[in-house]
Amino acid sequence: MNQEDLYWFTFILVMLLGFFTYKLLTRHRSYFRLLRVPFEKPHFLYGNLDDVLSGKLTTMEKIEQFYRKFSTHRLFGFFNYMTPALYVRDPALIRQLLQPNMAYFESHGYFLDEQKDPFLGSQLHLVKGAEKASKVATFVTPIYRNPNNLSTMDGTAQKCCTALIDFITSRAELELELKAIFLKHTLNTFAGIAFGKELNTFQDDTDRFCAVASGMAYGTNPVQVIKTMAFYLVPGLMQTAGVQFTDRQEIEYLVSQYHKAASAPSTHSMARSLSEANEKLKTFLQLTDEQLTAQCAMFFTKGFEPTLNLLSFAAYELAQNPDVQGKLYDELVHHGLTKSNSSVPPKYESVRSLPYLEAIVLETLRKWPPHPLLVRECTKPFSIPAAENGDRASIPLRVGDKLYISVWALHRNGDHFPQPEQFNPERFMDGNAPQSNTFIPFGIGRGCAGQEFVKLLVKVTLVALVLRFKLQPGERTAEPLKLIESASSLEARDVPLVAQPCRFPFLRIQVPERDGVPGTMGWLDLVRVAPVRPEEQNAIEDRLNVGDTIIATLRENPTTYTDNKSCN
Ligand code: HEM
Repeated sequence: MNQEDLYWFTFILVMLLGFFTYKLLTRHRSYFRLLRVPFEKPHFLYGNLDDVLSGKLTTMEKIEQFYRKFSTHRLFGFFNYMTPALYVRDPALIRQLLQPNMAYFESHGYFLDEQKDPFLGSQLHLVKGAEKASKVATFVTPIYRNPNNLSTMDGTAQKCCTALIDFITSRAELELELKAIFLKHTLNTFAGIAFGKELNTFQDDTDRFCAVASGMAYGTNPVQVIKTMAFYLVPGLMQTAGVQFTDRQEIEYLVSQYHKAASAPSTHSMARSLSEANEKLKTFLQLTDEQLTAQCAMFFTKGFEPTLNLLSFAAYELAQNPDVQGKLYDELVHHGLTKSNSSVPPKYESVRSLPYLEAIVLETLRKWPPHPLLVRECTKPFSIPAAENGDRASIPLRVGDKLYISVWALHRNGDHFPQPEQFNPERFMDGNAPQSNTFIPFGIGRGCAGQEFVKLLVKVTLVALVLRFKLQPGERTAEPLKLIESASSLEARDVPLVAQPCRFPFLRIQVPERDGVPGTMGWLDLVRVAPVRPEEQNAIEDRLNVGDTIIATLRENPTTYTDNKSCN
């Protein structure tokens, strides 16, 4: 071959390679056109992610923009690079697809399954096959949601809250990284609730359980990271070689923890409840000890991150909204929770039905849904009828096709939630309920198995905090909150806050009428006066005189204001 031939050969080879690469990249380009779903023409490299790659928007915000752009359609198409994603935007269609037709979409489309990991793969959210999934769900979900089981976990929640309060008290007045603190608190509580394990990671985090549980929650163990890559790249080879995702020794360790908890007569735990319920089943329906252990480990693999994030978001909003914090305190006063010894955190029973507290948790879940995206994989061929998809023709879905629902976009839609940026628990008060299927923080269909436990932990923790501290933004607190971008979870980058210790965190005060200026009601937090309307703050502070009466709603006896920076 002479030089000229070599030149042409190389030229043709490069052209062919370029052509086939282009064809490969754009092979899904007609996907939505063929389905007759509205979409925006994608760039052949980055699809519809232009604003995301240029840093203008996060992926969630970009999808939210598409939810608005296609506001007259029930579905739309989005190109994540060149991978097509079919988004369902109409709440009625979401319900239609995920409730009556759930059997066609029973997979959450997770990467892990029983073949890659028989241990984790037997967990409720990962188990494949409608029959198997329904068997596990029928067994596990009622146990997880049973109010009696929740009450028996009170002792654990109280102990863990005491450890949390003690830790914060020892560091009070400093700006604290609350997310990191909540991480330890969630680990302590879930270890106790799931495995009956008494941990206080504020004092000692060297217990083997901490490393195993954190590895499960975050998958950051380097061996797991390598295995994940290998499973993506060469799944067949990994299966032939019999490689499992979770380390065998870790499984055996967790099973031993399960046995301990299940046979401990005096400690209540999920392990014990599962074991007792399993013994009552007919033999052929019973789960193995390894499968039962996996259901307990679910607290870490499925529930840890969203719970930690929900706690962090709630604390952030309380700090940013002193009026909300004050109202919560008033509710605790009203229900007599401030009378008891505040060094003992409340029992779940006493806080579970407080309407304003419930509204705060729901509003946090609305504004910051820890699971911002629902994914459902089609497991049997299904056709979305024309009448339901609102377009001209039905949309045929094949096995493996995925449906996406942006919980974030639904919760931030001004038509469903006016002024969606505002943190306003009143949306959920006095019988105000969101339009159906527009508020889905725990999913739709079977929904989240752990939602009652999450509420237990979050409510008890928030009350324990507000009874002892005034949460305030610190110098490093970001406004607006900085988020970590991830497809599957919504996470604050950090949540630095000041937990101001206060014997009287919120005193309702009454400034008397003076010189023709009408009296005002407000809250005094010992550091500054936070009245009902922020613009009145200085006015009230200036007008407080020694001897003015503070109507201390948490104490029966009125307290006297002695100077303008402290009270007795
Ligand atoms: C704030 C905390 C939590 C949030 C926001 C949350 C949210 C969700 C959502 C949105 C789903 C549905 C996913 C889908 O349909 O694709 C789900 C499912 C599930 N969650 Fe949670 N979750 C939380 C905590 C927990 C905890 C603590 C557990 C502990 C066991 C848990 C266990 C599960 C399970 C097992 C499923 C699958 C249910 C099924 O397929 O039947 N979650 N969760």
